[in-house]
Amino acid sequence: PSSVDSVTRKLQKGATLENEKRHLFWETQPVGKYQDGVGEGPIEPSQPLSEVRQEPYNLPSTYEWCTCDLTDEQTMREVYTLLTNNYVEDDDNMFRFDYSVAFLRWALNPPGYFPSWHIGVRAKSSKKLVAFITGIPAKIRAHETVVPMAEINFLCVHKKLRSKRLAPVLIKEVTRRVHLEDMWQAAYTAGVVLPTPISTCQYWHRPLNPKKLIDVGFSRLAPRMTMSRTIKLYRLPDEAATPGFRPMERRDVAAVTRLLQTYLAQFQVAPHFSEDDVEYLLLPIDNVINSFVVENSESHEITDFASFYTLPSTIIGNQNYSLLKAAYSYYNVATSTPLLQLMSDVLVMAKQRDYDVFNALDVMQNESFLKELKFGPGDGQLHYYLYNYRLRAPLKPAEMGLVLL
Ligand SMILES: CNCCCN(C)c1ncc(F)c(N2CC(C(=O)NCc3cnc4ccccn34)C2)n1
Repeated sequence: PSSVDSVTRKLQKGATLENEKRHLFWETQPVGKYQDGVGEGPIEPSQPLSEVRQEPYNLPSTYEWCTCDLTDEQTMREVYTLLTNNYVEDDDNMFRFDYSVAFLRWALNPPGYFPSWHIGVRAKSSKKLVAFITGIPAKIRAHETVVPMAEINFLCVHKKLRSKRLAPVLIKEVTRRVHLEDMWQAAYTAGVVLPTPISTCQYWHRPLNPKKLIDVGFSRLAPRMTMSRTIKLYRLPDEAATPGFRPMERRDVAAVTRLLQTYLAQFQVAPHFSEDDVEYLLLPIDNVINSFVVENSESHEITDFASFYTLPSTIIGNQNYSLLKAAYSYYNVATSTPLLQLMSDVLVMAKQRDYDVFNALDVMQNESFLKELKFGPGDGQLHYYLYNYRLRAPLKPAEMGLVLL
C-alpha cells in the first residue's frame, strides 16, 4: 500500500540526509580524493604545537568532556556498558558487538599509549557516560614510509543522543589531542563509506556451529540442504594436523617478530611491529587474543604463526541464545606449512574453544584459503581510511596488511 511506500521513502530520505550531513563534515577534513600526479604523503603540513587549539571543542551545554582511565575498574565498567548497549549493530539490528572488558584493556593500553586519547562525554547532571572515542599510537608503513599514526576506534554515541551532531565533535576532539602529541596522521576503518577509502574489504565467515548460526539468523540453510547435511559439511577434525603446532609462548617473541616483519613487508600498508609490540599484542590471553606457532621438531625453528581475536556479539531478541561467540582472523604467517593447512588447524583450535563462527577479511593472502576452507562471503564490507595521508592509488584487499580490532 502507498503508506508503506511513503514510510520507506522517508527512511531512505533519512539515510541520505544522514549521509549528506556526514559528507558536510568530512569535506572539511584532510581526507582528500586521489589525484593523478600528486605524490604520496601528508595532505596538510604539521603545525607547531603552539598553534594547536589548546582548549577542547565545544559540547552542547549539558555535556562535559572526560578522560577515561581504563586502568580504573569502575570507569572500564562504564565504557563496557556504553559499548555493549550502543556500539555497532548489523543492518538488520540482529547483532551488536560485545567487546569484553579484558579485550578493551588489551586493545587500548598498548606500550606507549596516551591516557588523554581515551575520550568520554558525560552528562553534567548524572555524570552518565554517553559517548566515547579512542586513539592508540602505532607505527604504520605506507609503501616505503613508516609513519607514526593514531589508530582511531570505538567511536560510540548513546542511542538516545544520535543525530545531535556529536560524532563530528568527538572526531575533532580526538584529532586535537593527537595533534598535541605531535602526531598528524591516523588510520581507521568503518562499515560505512566516507571520503575516501584506501581499500574496501569483504568479510567472510566460516561456520563452526552451523546449527546455532541458522537458529539465530546469522546464516540460512542452503537450498536443498538439510540441517544434518549442513552440520556434516562443516565438521572439523578434533586435533590440529601440523606437527609442532602449539600456542605461542614468551620464548617465541623474537622469532615471531622476525617472521611478521618479513611477511608484512610485501603489503603496501602494514603495521611496523617491534618485539615489544609482538610481546604485548600477540601473546595469548584466552577469550581476547589466541596465537599459535609451528615449531620444527628437529631444528626447533619457528616456521609459522597464526592468530585470531575474540569479539562476541549480543544476539538481540532471540529466545534461545544471547551471545554469538566469534573469532576474527588477525595476523597469519606461513613459511613452511601451507597456509591452507595452517588456517585449517586454527579453525580446529577455534572449534575446540567453542566459537560459533570464524570471521576473516579478504586482506593479505586470505583469499587463498577462504573458499577451500568453506568460508562464505558476508554482507559486511570494511572500508579502510587514512587521515591526512594521500596514497598514490587505492589498495586491493590483497595489498592491505593492517587489521584493526
Ligand atoms: C575497527 N573496527 C572494525 C572491526 C569491527 N568489526 C569486526 C566489524 N565492523 C564492521 C562489520 F561489518 C563487521 N562485520 C563482521 C561481519 C559480521 O559478522 N556481520 C554480522 C554481525 C555479527 N555481529 C555483528 C555486529 C555488528 C555488525 C555486524 N555483525 C560484518 N565487523
